[in-house]
Amino acid sequence: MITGQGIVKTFKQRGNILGSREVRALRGVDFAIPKGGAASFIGESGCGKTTLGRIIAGLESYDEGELVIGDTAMSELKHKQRQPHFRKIQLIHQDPYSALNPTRTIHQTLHAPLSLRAKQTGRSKKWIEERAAEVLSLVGLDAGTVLARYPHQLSGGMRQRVVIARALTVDPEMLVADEAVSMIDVSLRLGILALLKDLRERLGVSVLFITHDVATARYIGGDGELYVIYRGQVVERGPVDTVIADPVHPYTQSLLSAIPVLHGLEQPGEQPVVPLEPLDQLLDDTGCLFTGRCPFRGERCAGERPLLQVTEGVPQEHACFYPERRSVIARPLSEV
Ligand SMILES: Nc1ncnc2c1ncn2[C@@H]1O[C@H](COP(=O)(O)OP(=O)(O)OP(=O)(O)O)[C@@H](O)[C@H]1O
Repeated sequence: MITGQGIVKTFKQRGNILGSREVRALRGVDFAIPKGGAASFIGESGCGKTTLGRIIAGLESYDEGELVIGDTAMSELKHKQRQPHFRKIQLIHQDPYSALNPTRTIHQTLHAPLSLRAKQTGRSKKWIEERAAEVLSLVGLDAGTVLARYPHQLSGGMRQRVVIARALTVDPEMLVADEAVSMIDVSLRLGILALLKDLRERLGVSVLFITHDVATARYIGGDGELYVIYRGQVVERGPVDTVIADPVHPYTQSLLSAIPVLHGLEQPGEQPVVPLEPLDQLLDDTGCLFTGRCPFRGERCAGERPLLQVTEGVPQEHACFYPERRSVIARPLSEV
């Protein structure tokens, strides 16, 4: 089990002559990903989901809160002591080409982590070769065909499979897939998603799926939880199908109905459809973070920040003073 409690992260961005500015990437995020389970973080670009994934994988620090891996709170450990814990969590990011060293063959790419592991566990050279073939077979690649090749000699889909195979060399407990198919040819995407699903089932590895596409989140982690993130805050959280079938937060409804407009929602009165403008983290920080874009805002929204909570009659957690089920008509992919 990996849990986060109240994770806060602020970046200082170099600004203009007026000085630097602070970007609140995460504003106190809680999450729990069970062993062998799945969770998906969704939200539009800039909402903080990649930052959260990098924190979970140990690649980014956080300012406040606690990250607990298994039974161990990371704040109690020194930097070096955290490494074995973070090794259990492997990040698969969107660009497999930049993740692989172009001057190394696939054999060399897999050999490096495997020989380290062999050294630590007193295993033989033969084991390294066998294990390399084994991890490649787990991701659907034939060792005889790919080991001698360089990354540029493989398709995008094959490269992403090699990245996943390399992650498997350390026997991870969790894979963090950050938009893992977005840079891969459309025809090869389903194969990678099916592979991640298969690894969950065969190896019991848990998968954290970071995406802006709810359909892929549902495909891999349909039995897990969906976290909808808006400007660094989780605004809705619950079982994937519950949130998709009956979203109660207007932001989730807009995400599901089709980015970038609230499409398919019945608008009250003459209120115009609200386009989702690019996120600006410097927008007014008082009250509900979605107020400025919300067609359903009420009296309390501008002055008070709703926290994630459960209210009567709503099965999922939400951060809205006026949660209401609204039927969302998702646009077919062909129209997006
Ligand atoms: N290293 C950094 N330095 C400064 N600001 C950063 C850094 N990393 C992220 N940010 C800012 O933090 C906010 C959250 O970014 P993050 O990449 O986590 O969002 P995201 O939802 O994953 O977006 P995307 O889907 O585009 O990757 C953004 O405003 C981003 O500009």
